[in-house]
Amino acid sequence: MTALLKVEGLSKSFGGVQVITDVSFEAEEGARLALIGPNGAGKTTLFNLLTGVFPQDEGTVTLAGQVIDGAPSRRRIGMGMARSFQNIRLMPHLSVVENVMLGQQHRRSGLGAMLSPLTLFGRSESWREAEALIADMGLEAWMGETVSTLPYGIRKQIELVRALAAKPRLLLLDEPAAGLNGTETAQLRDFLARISGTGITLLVVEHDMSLVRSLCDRCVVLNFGRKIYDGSTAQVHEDPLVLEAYLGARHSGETADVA
Ligand SMILES: Nc1ncnc2c1ncn2[C@@H]1O[C@H](COP(=O)(O)OP(=O)(O)OP(=O)(O)O)[C@@H](O)[C@H]1O
Repeated sequence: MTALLKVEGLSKSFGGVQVITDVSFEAEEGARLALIGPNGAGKTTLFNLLTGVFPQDEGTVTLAGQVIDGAPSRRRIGMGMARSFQNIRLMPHLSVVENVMLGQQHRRSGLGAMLSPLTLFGRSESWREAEALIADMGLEAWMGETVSTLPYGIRKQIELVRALAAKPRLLLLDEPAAGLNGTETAQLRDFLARISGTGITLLVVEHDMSLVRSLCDRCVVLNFGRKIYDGSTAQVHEDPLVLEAYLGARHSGETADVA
């Protein structure tokens, strides 16, 4: 197995405050890797560095053998990296198909023409491609609906389908279960497993440890911007440094519901 994502010695400070310090890890092609840690540990900042929202101070990120340092976010999407956000960022007044078509943006020119459902020769290629993807992911029942009318859990899945429309090799998920109830989280878990089954590598920031355990066999743990654990998700709750990070040094003999 080769590493699809290689993170080497990443560091970042904001106004003199060190937020990420010398973080390195790899994700193999097809992996389901979780990134966890207490509040403020630096998980979102690390995602922002990986996706080019802002530049790192030090270190290198390599995607599929290509160093992507300095590449703007939009170019990283073209290089195979897609991201979903904690808060749903769909266009509520557009249909499911139109939202998924927006995910093709970086591969197509002319947003207006792209969103037009018809050409002289029938349905546009963008439209047909979006419909096929929605059907492949088992969401055809919602195809023509306006996003604002859909249940929250379904909107979350549609957002992921929109990310898939970019044809990523690596999908970064920022707290995908946030705001979902137990049933919706179980459905999301199956949906993510389905995405993983297509060969896409998943990097997941998530506080819901039952979701992390059932989806990801490996996890990286951050605390105060440093990597303190990189290994089996099944054993993470036994690691003394992880226990200390979640419970404090005095309690490191106990077990914690990590994350
Ligand atoms: N743009 C910024 N400017 C200054 N400080 C920032 C900025 N972004 C993040 N930070 C700080 O970096 C630290 C890490 O924040 P970050 O949001 O990455 O943590 P997190 O692990 O994602 O937390 P949570 O689990 O609560 O979402 C925090 O102390 C935060 O205040």
